Amino acid sequence: MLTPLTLPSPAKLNLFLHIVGQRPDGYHELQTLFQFLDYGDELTFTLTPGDPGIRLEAPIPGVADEDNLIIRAARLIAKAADGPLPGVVIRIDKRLPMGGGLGGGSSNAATTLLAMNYLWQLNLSEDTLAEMGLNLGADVPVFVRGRAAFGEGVGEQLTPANPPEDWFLVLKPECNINTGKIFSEKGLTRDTPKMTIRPAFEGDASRYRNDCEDVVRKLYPEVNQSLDWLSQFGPARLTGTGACIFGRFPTESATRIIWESKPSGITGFVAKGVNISPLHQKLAELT
Ligand SMILES: C[C@@](CO)(OP(=O)(O)O)[C@H](O)COP(=O)(O)OP(=O)(O)OC[C@H]1O[C@@H](n2ccc(N)nc2=O)[C@H](O)[C@@H]1O
Ligand SMILES: Nc1ncnc2c1ncn2[C@@H]1O[C@H](COP(=O)(O)OP(=O)(O)O)[C@@H](O)[C@H]1O
Repeated sequence: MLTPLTLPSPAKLNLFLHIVGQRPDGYHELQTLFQFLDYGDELTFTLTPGDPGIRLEAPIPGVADEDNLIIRAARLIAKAADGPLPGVVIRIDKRLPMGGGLGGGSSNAATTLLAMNYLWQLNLSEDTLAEMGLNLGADVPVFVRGRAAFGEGVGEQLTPANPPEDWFLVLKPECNINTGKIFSEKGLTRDTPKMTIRPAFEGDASRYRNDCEDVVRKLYPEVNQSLDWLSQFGPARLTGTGACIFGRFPTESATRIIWESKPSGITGFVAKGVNISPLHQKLAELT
């Protein structure tokens, strides 16, 4: 067995998320600002030269291995190889809540694409990997590229951005939200005017918001209550289609004081916003 490679698989936040239209195929056109957090899952890849399979050390409860974005990503990139490849065993240390709007599954897929490109020495370009990733999910390309970005289209048209690297308190209300359900809600705002100037950050809460928030607040009282609680300390917002919400603060100590006072029973974490993905920071140390 070869030396295992452990890589981060960070979370993303949608600092704002506007729905600016709908495509003929029903998919919603977005304008969003992505930033990474220095917090996430960790994946460990071990090549198994004697065994050609792609396997998980242990499944994620509730996700069949066939559907797991890690397995799907490894199989997809393996198709780009000319000849036989050594197998791989992948261990997942999951910290990100699933279906939380933090992009955990998409991030796992991107980490797998970059890890296997490196370990299998496939030398595929970032553009090729981002294109491959888009077949797995709309959020995969931003994780492949690893730079905070203004996203358009379904989030795959990316322009690098530089929002302030503040501290975030992220809370996970006790509910799971299905992205498809939110996008199919009748009451969803789908006609926010398209911005023509790309905003570098999302300071003004009256101009930038998450268009899913009203619908999610109505359907999920847990999210509504958590947003009301966090709003006492400053602007609080939903990420993606939820269920996670976040507040931003200038220092770690201020963030931790608010974290300590959170209502009992609610989970979450404190993390720093970063404009270069921790995955890319780690990969840069390897090469
Ligand atoms: C909303 C965002 C924002 O970053 O994040 P999450 O809340 O999932 O983290 C993403 O655009 C999530 O994109 P993606 O990860 O591809 O969504 P999926 O769960 O595959 O989408 C489930 C379903 O939602 C609908 N959908 C999704 C994305 C989109 N732009 N328009 C849509 O209408 C489609 O019906 C799709 O079949
Ligand atoms: N490796 C994975 N990690 C998390 N979720 C996965 C993974 N593979 C497939 N999924 C599926 O993707 C869904 C969305 O998960 P996730 O990306 O964590 O949330 P979100 O898109 O809300 O940010 C999960 O409910 C799960 O069924």
